[in-house]
Amino acid sequence: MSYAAIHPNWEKPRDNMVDGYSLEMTAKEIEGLREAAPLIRPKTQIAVTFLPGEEMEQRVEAAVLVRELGFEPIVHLSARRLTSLEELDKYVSDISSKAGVKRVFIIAGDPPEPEGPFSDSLQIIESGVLEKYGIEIVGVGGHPEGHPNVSKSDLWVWMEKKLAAVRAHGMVPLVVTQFAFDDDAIVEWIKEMRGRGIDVPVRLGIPGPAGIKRLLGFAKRCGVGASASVMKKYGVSLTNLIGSAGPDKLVASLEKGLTPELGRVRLHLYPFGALKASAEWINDYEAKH
Ligand SMILES: NC(=O)C1=CN([C@@H]2O[C@H](COP(=O)(O)OP(=O)(O)OC[C@H]3O[C@@H](n4cnc5c(N)ncnc54)[C@H](O)[C@@H]3O)[C@@H](O)[C@H]2O)C=CC1
Ligand SMILES: Nc1nc(=O)c2c([nH]1)NC[C@@H]1CN(c3ccc(C(=O)N[C@@H](CCC(=O)O)C(=O)O)cc3)CN21
Repeated sequence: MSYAAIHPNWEKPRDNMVDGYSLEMTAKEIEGLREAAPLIRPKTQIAVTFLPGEEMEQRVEAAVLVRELGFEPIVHLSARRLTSLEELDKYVSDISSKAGVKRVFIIAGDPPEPEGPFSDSLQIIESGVLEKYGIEIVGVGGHPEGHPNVSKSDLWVWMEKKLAAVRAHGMVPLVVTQFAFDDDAIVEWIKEMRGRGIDVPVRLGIPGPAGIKRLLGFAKRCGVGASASVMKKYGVSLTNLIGSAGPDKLVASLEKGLTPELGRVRLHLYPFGALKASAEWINDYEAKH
């Protein structure tokens, strides 16, 4: 398989942990992206979320801006938040024609009851809409810490089904993981994935630098583990929530743990609304390595 289809840098082993990184923005972060853009490497892949409170037009505009600024859009599709097949079709048509989108990331989404006909990511892959508008690369979610509603063994079965469906529809799959603070959980999960013979490239989700209260708030909201012991490894003491924290220790540990036999693994930063801080963190890291 061609890694270059996923990212030009991915044909070769990574130079350092931020080689070929990706970022994400909410559909409302138009100004934030403009401000951060000079700090972001050209052609960087930037994901556009599919969150409640965003309008479809805003999401399309965000993807157009990503393209106009010289980056590569990855558009999120949240199965449970899509209200109809027509809405899916129009959205993929719009992002393809207006922003030249070739990459999407499919996620079920948090609503306990679907808002339309789709309750899981597989149904989006199998809808036929993605290839109809020329989508080439499809990311699916990975869960290094498991998922509150799905058993670990079922999650692997779902992953295999989604990757097979992406291929069956003529597109190239990769896995993008939920953010996590726990280096050991991440490395163990990649080992298990490779042990199961799943060799697709992985983008590991890690938090960008952010205020500690904000990080803990997102962890709670997204069901991500942030126990005192895990946060201590990350570099945060739960007895002092003032200030901010970056992923320095986590990334240093991952660099050691993610040995070449674990295959292609790169980072995806979740900036949690602070794109500029994430871009600066990347540039600092790069300067030091
Ligand atoms: N970047 C993001 O926004 C991320 C979000 N998540 C969350 O992970 C969850 C699973 O997503 P996928 O791996 O795409 O699942 P999936 O589409 O592969 O579905 C796997 C199974 O989980 C069930 N399921 C999925 N979401 C559910 C929910 N909210 N409540 C009850 N059952 C649910 C599905 O019905 C299916 O049986 C979603 O709730 C999603 O929002 C996870 C990672 C990153
Ligand atoms: N289970 C789960 N659900 C999610 O919604 C979710 C995850 N996991 N994993 C990480 C991503 C990242 N997510 C987010 C959500 C909101 C902002 C955010 O910046 N919100 C603004 C206001 C809203 C906006 O700009 O659209 C904020 O200031 O909080 C960023 C990332 C949601 N995500």
